[in-house]
Amino acid sequence: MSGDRPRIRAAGRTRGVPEATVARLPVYLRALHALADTGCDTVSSEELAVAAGVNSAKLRKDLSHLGSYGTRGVGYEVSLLVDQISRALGLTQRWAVVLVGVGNLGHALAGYAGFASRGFRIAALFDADAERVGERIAGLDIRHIDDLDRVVEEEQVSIGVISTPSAAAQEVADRLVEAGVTSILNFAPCVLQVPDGVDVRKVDLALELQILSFHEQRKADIAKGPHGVNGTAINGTMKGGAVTPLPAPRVDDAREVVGQ
Ligand SMILES: NC(=O)c1ccc[n+]([C@@H]2O[C@H](COP(=O)([O-])OP(=O)(O)OC[C@H]3O[C@@H](n4cnc5c(N)ncnc54)[C@H](O)[C@@H]3O)[C@@H](O)[C@H]2O)c1
Repeated sequence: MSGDRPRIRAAGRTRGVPEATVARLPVYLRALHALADTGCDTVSSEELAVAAGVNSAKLRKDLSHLGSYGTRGVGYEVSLLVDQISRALGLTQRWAVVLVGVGNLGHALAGYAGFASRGFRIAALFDADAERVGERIAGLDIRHIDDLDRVVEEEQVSIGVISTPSAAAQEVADRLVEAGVTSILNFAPCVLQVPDGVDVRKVDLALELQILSFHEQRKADIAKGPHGVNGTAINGTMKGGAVTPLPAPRVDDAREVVGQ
């Protein structure tokens, strides 16, 4: 089924919007919702950039991809920008999602109210363990994975969430794709192989912690001074007596929408 999907993507861009911009749009949307909640009608690019934690030039460039330029001296109309970003993200329709693997993490995800409030409906929960089948969570009965094909078709599901152990994740991904799912959110710490036309996003909390560990190490090194405790350069190269720091990876640059 996925092979029939029209190709809309060229190197790092989806419908003309760079993937990095796509990854920031939900952040702008969240910031805009928070501003709207405080009664704010218009916002400058600088204010929105601060609220979203990006620089304002990048924000203006991102929004220009949606045809949104704001008004000089006024900024952006909050409700209009919410509409534009929601449309760009496809959030004007409610997407049906299936979750596979209802163990510790799956239970927490199944009960998370934040999916519904952001436009996603959990259509069904699946597990391979017969003992879990029939258990009710957040108004849904856990079903056996063998029902996946039927439910995906009946409920027109296009997004699948995998919260199984790594060893089962590829097999589950294959079954999701076979059933017709074309986007996968993978919580298992492994790389999935999927055909063209299927998008995979990976969530890995341990990986995020490792990036923070990198920054912690750097802060500790800087606190020790340029020559370290032994008088040798640490975590960088010596240049005329000063340390040239190695560039730190940015968390938001490390995430890729396609190909994980
Ligand atoms: N992304 C993160 O930040 C994060 C955080 C915690 C855990 N995890 C990962 O999430 C996954 C789940 O962790 P957990 O602690 O909930 O594990 P768990 O063992 O409690 O639950 C896994 C569930 O998957 C089911 N399952 C196994 N094979 C299956 C298959 N082929 N089809 C359908 N269901 C199947 C099991 O029956 C079980 O109910 C693991 O891969 C873990 O590493 C990720």
